[in-house]
Amino acid sequence: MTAHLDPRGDVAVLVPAAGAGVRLGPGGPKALRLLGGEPLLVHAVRRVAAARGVRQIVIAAPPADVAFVAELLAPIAEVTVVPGGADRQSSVSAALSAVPVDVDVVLVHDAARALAPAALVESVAEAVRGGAGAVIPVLPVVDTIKEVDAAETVLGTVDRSTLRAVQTPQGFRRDLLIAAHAAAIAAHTDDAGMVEKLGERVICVPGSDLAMKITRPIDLVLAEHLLTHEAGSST
Ligand SMILES: Nc1ccn([C@@H]2O[C@H](COP(=O)(O)OP(=O)(O)OP(=O)(O)O)[C@@H](O)[C@H]2O)c(=O)n1
Ligand SMILES: C[C@](O)(CO)[C@H](O)COP(=O)(O)O
Repeated sequence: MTAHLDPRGDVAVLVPAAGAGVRLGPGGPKALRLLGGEPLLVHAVRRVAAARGVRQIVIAAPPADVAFVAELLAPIAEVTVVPGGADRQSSVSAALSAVPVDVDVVLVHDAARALAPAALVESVAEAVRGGAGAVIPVLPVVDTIKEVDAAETVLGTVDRSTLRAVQTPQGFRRDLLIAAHAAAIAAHTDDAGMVEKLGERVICVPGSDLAMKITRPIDLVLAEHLLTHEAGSST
């Protein structure tokens, strides 16, 4: 059944989904690879659409698959589909252009984090509404982290107590995200990184194990397992 978005909601969610999935291996664009019989993108959009306050969802799709993605998602939720770019940053920029001026809160959420729960979307949006200009969900780093040189010789051990692993959805005041993308010169691996360059504050909220990024083949195996047990988990 098609989910109805909230016409009075204040949130637009941009879903960059145009990546090739090189690290996952052959099999087509990653967002269209199957998890539990459905494309990753379908899982991601279904969860985003279930979150309170979401008025608009914009997908940055592989350019050759724009019509296919629109058809694929029509039964899931009302979405806008735009062609993505050569890297994540340009895909997010393309999706951002489709957001109307009266939307206050913009979230950016990887299709590759297909199982991120609606509750996480809501908590990030709520933190932006609460006055934070930029909000990222994070988890503690659980491995010991070493710095190495070009020859893979260890230079030292990093203090992990001040490190966080960063997830999506990342949330922003719309004007701040537009300014950050307009000012970005270098390539950034996430949107908060561009906001940091502006000297603006970025705050952290608790992330979710379910928001893991499906990057390598093992992640798909783990995600299949999480999907099976999802009903019993809310983290
Ligand atoms: N040109 C690109 C590259 C990435 N993405 C999206 O950004 C998210 C995070 O990127 P990542 O997990 O690195 O996906 P890929 O780029 O597909 O992976 P890889 O680097 O292994 O090719 C994904 O949802 C991906 O579809 C995008 O919209 N446009
Ligand atoms: C945005 C992101 O998911 C936050 O962890 C991550 O930076 C994307 O990185 P990738 O190298 O494009 O997978």
